[in-house]
Amino acid sequence: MATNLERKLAELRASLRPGQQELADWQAGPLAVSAVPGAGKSYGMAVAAAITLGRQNLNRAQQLVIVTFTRSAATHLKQQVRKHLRELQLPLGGFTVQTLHGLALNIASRHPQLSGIHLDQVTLITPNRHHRLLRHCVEQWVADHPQMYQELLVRGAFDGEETERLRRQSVLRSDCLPELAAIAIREAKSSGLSPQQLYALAEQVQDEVSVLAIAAGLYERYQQLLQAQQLIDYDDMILAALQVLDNQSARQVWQKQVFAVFEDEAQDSTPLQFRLLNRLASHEVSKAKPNLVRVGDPNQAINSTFTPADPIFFREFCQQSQAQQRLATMNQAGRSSTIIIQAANFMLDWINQSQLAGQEQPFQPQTIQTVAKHDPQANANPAHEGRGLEIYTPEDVYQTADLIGQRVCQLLTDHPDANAAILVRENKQGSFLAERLNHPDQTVTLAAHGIDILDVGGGSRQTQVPFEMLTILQFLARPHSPKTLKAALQILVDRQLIPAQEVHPLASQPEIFLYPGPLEPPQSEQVQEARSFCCKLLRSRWELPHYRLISFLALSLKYNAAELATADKLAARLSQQVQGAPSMTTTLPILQELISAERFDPVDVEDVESQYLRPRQLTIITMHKAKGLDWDFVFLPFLHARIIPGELRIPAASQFLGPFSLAEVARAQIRANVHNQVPLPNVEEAWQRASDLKSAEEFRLLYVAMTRAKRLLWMSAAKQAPYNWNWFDWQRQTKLDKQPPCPVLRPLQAQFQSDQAPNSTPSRV
Ligand SMILES: Nc1ncnc2c1ncn2[C@@H]1O[C@H](COP(=O)(O)OP(=O)(O)OP(=O)(O)O)[C@@H](O)[C@H]1O
Repeated sequence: MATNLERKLAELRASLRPGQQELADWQAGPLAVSAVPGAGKSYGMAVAAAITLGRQNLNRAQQLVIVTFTRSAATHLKQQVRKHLRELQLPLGGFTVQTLHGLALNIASRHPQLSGIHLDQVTLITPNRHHRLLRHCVEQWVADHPQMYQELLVRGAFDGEETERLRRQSVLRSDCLPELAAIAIREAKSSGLSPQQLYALAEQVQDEVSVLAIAAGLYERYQQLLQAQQLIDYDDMILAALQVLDNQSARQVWQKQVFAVFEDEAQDSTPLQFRLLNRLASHEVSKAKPNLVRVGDPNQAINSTFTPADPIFFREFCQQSQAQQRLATMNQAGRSSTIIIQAANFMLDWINQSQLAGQEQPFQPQTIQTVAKHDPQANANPAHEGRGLEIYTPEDVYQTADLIGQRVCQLLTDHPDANAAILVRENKQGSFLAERLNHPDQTVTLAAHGIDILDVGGGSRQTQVPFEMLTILQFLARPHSPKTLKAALQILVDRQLIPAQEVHPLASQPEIFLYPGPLEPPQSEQVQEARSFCCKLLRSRWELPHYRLISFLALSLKYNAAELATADKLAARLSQQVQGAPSMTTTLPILQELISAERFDPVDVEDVESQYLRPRQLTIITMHKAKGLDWDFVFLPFLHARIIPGELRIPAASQFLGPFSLAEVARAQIRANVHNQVPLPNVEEAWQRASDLKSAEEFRLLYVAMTRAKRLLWMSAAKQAPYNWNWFDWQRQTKLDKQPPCPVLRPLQAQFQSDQAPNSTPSRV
C-alpha cells in the first residue's frame, strides 16, 4: 500500500503538465529539458525538486543543488521549493538554490589553499574599478609596444598632421583599446583561455591588424594588475571553483555531498560554467553518469552579446541528450492568449526563413502550443483583451506615448487587478516614456487616474538615496551656490515635494530666491512653496546635531520603508567612518567616496521582481530585464529596424582603423575557437559573423518580449523617431527622422490584422 508521502508525491506529480512530469520523473543521470516560453520551466523545476527531495530522502549531508541565473530568480525558486516541502511535511534542509557565481564562490572560499581565494584578503572588483583597471592595462600595453601602437595610429589615410595624430591617440587610448580589453578578456576568460593560450591563438590568424595579439597583451596585464591589487572578477570565481574540483580529495568531498544539480535557464551558461556543474554532478567513485538536469530554452538566449553564453551549447546538449533518449520537451504554454502564441510562432518561423541574420539561424524551430483541456494552470491561455495582438504605426514617438497612455488608462481602469508593462530596448526610451506619460500635453495623464508608473531603468528609488543625501547635504553646506541649489531643487521636483517648475531661474540667484527683500517682485505661489521647503531644510542644519541630519532629511523627503531603511544604513555607515567627529567637512568626502566607489548597497524590503508586477501599475522595463516575468498587457513601442535587429556600427571617430571594431573582431575569433572552427576567421569574416550574431540575438530578444504578454500584446513603430536615442532630448525638440519598422512587423500585421491596412494610423482608443 502506498505510504502517505508516496500518495502526496503522486498528487503533486499529477498537478503537472506532460513535459513537466518527465522532469519530475527524473531519477538519475543527465537530462535535458527544452521548453517553450511560458511552459512552466521554473514552476516544473520547483515541483520536480520537491519530489526528488521526498523520493531520495535528501538532507544536509547529501543535497540537491539548484542553480539559476539571477539572484531574484534564485529567491523565487527557493520560496517555491520550500512551499512544496512544507505541504509534503518534509524537512527543508536537503537543497540549496544559488546563482552560478554564488555556488562557485562557496566552493572556492571553502578551500582557500586550493583556490587562492581568501575572503578576508580579496575583493570583488566593482564596475568603476574595473573600468579604471582596463585603462591602466591599455597605458601599460601602449608603453610596452610602441611599434604596434604606432601601426594602429597611422592606419588608413594618415597625412601625419599633429591634430589628427592627437585625435587618434585619444580615440585609441580612451575608447577602442579599453573596449577591446573589456570584451576580449571577458570572452577569453569565461571560455577558459589563459593569456598564453590567447597569444597562441593569435599566431593562427594572419591579419594585418593583430587583434588577438593585442588582446592577449591586454589580458596578460589585466591579470597581473588584478593579482597585485588583490581583486577578483566574476570569472575568477568560476575558475577558482574549478581549480578546487581539480583536486581529487576536494572533488570527492563535494561529489559526495551533492546528490544532483538542477540548472534553470541553462541556455545562458558559458562553457566554463557548464564544466563546473558537470564536474559537481559527477560521481567518480561509483562511475555513474552525472546527475545533471538542465532546463532551458535555446530561443530565449539573450546574453551572448554580453557573455560567451551561446544558444549553440544548450542546443548541442539537447542533441546529445536526445541521442541517448534523455531529452524532454515542454511545448505547451498556458501564459498567453492563443493569438499571442500564434504571433510568437509566426514571428519565429518568419525570421528563420528570412535569413536576416545571415549565416546564423536565430531560432531552433519550435512551436508553442496551447495547453490541453484539463490543464492544472488556472485560467491557462486566457481570453484576449481587445484584439489580443494590436499593431500600430503612430505618426511619431509623441503620438506613441499618447496612445499608450490612453490605452493603459482604459485597461487598468476596467481591470484594476491587472498589471501592464512597456518593454523597451534602451533605457533612454523608457525615461522618455516615463516623462511623457505624466506630461500635461498628454490626452490623459496616468497619475490623474491613480495609475503608478515604475521606470525600472531610472534606478530603484532606494539606489538613489546616497546620491540624494549627498546633494541635499551639499546644498546645506553651500546654500548660496547656484549649482548645489539647483541640484537640490531638482530632487525636490523629481520627488514631487514641490510643484513642478523650471529650477534654473530660481537657482541662478540663490540669495534672492531664498531670502527675497521687500523690493523684489513677489514670488509666485509655486516659487514660495519651493522656497519654504528649502528654508525648512536649511534650518535643520543649525537646529539639529549633525548625526541626526540624515534621518531628518529622509523623513522630509517622504521616503518609503525601503528608502528609510537605506538612509538609516547609510547614516550608520557614515557615523562609523567619521569616527566620532561628525561634521559636514568629514561627512561629505566620505559620502562622495562611497558613491563613486559603489561601496554601498541599498536595503530591499520587498522581493525586487514583485515590485515590477504590482496591480494597477505600469512598469517600464528593458526587454532584457523582463525575461522570466509576465504581465497582463504588454506594450512594445519603437520597434524600428534600426533598433531590432539594428546593426553593428563603427563610430566615425574610429573608422581610421578599418571597417570593423577591434573588440567585435576579437570576440568573433575567440568564439570561433571555442566552437572548434578552423581556420579562424580573418578580420572581415569575423566582423560579418559578429554582425550576424547580433541580429540573431536581437530577434530572440523580440521573441522574449512578445512572449511576456498574457492577454494583450501591443506593438508599434512610429513613422518618425529619433535617429539615435542617446542624442535625443525631447525637451529641446531634437529632430525626428523617418524610421522603417522592424522587418517582421508588417508581415505580422498582414497575417493577423489584414482588416487594418499596414500603414494606417491607429484610431484613437
Ligand atoms: N503545472 C502548472 N500548474 C499551475 N500553474 C502552472 C503550471 N505550470 C506553469 N504554471 C504557471 O504558468 C506560468 C508560467 O510558468 P513559468 O514562469 O515557470 O514559465 P517559464 O517556462 O519559466 O516561462 P519563460 O521561459 O517564458 O519565462 C506561471 O504563472 C506558473 O505559475
